[in-house]
Amino acid sequence: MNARTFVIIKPDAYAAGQVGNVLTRYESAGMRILAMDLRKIEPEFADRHYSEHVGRDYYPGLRDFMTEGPLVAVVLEGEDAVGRVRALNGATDPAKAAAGTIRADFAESMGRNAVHASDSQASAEAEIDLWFPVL
Ligand SMILES: Nc1ncnc2c1ncn2[C@@H]1O[C@@H]2COP(=O)(O)O[C@H]2[C@H]1O
Repeated sequence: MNARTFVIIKPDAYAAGQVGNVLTRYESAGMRILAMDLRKIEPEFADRHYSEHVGRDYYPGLRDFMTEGPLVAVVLEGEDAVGRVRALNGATDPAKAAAGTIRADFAESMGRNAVHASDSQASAEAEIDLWFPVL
């Protein structure tokens, strides 16, 4: 069944010039881009997106990272989009990500891990509402 998910191509992948390569992974897997925007976000917006992580010991570093430069916010649509995009991304920690996944190929650490994707259909819809209120 077709579904939507939300992805961020994070500031490390943008700075490394890997936006096109990351998008190609999704498109080659049958995902269609429904919306896309290059943005630089404020710390307060990072807090809203990562509300479940605010207060964790790693969060100040995560907030600094997500606000250090431009990122690309993307809404994708396709068959089982949430699950398929998470599989394409690979494990959160690139050291544990399977060969051929986006994080194995483009991420350097758990903190600077190239991409974010929604972890459930409910979080996808909430994240799409936050980042693209008009969709
Ligand atoms: N232990 C950790 N140390 C550093 N960053 C973390 C840790 N756990 C989670 N994160 C980051 O928090 C992010 C939350 O969702 P993401 O999929 O964007 O990717 C995660 C990681 O980048």
